[in-house]
Amino acid sequence: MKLEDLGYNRQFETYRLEQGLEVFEIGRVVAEHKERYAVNTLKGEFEAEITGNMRFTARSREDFPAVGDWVALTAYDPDFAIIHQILPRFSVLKRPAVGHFGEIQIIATNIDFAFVVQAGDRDFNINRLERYITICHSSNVHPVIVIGKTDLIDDVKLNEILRTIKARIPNVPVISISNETRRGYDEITSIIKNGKTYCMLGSSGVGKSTLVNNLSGKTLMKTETISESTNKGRHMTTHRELIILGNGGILIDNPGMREVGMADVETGLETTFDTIIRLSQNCRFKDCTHTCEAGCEVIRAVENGEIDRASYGNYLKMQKEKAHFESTVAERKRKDKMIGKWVKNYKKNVKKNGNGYTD
Ligand SMILES: Nc1nc2c(ncn2[C@@H]2O[C@H](COP(=O)(O)OP(=O)(O)OP(=O)(O)O)[C@@H](O)[C@H]2O)c(=O)[nH]1
Ligand SMILES: [Zn+2]
Repeated sequence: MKLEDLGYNRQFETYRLEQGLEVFEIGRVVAEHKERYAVNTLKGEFEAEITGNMRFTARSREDFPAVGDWVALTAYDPDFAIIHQILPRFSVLKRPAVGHFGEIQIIATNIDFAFVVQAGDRDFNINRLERYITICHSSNVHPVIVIGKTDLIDDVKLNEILRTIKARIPNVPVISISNETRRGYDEITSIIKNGKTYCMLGSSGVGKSTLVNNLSGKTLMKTETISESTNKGRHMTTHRELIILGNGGILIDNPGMREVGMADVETGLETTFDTIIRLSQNCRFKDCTHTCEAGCEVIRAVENGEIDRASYGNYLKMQKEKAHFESTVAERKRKDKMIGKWVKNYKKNVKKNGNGYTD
């Protein structure tokens, strides 16, 4: 294996030489879990932490490594290393951190292309598509639109979709595919190149996993657990989030990816549905959901045709998505906290009784 197979390129190498980083190992972060990183290097995979100095001087989340990063590190044990520096990223996929106002969460870095997948059936939504494309452009990731499940629609419907896209998003390549008939697979594979990094964006159920599995042609690393090292009390169990596709492309797939679409739901909704937002300020109730309330200005506007009924429906749907997303995040946080408590109790009991049980 060469570092280039993991996505290393001339820019990174130039930087490494300019900065005199020759004494370090170079590797790519393939997974992250609570400030522990799995890093792939020419010498194999290391579990790594950042230097105290890096942590001390970090001003924001962006100063910590993320999946996709190239880092300079020093190996200590056969499987443990310290990260000294993050090489400059050429692209960063991020979203506002939920519950931490003004903070951002990095989902992945150094991605060349994003396949933005929408199914041609019910899922197709030009506003949402536009939102994903905007995210790609602002992250410096090249988008490729993929219209999936074309086996479920006829050519008339497909052509209508393609026309809609051409009118609204004219400069992004579009590929129509089906995971059933494998239509469009040639086109997809011709875009995937050795040493380039890809990700899949799109709603749940549009066929992203099926596509990735078919492209890789084998069981993916995603489902594999990174070996746990328990020496010196270190312990890391996580899933690799960076996988090598059948034809040498690199795919980053992590839970954060699934949340990218929700990234700027608030601002997205505000720009797309500014009329609704503006009118809603005059609703009788402050917490009006604009679905059934008396004195709702939005419902009034839908009824008198001031607001398009379909766009109103889309607005409600996205609000629901957003509420669902927020409740999932809250639930996850609650669970993390609970597990944290258990671990703490367990440790306390170990100290007291020599075992983890409460007496
Ligand atoms: N008819 C048809 N069904 C498909 C196609 N691709 C995927 N499916 C089905 O759609 C469902 C969802 O597919 P997934 O690949 O799991 O979708 P996903 O986008 O990865 O969904 P998440 O994992 O939730 O993000 C599965 O039941 C697939 O069998 C397709 O091209 N045509
Ligand atoms: Zn209202």
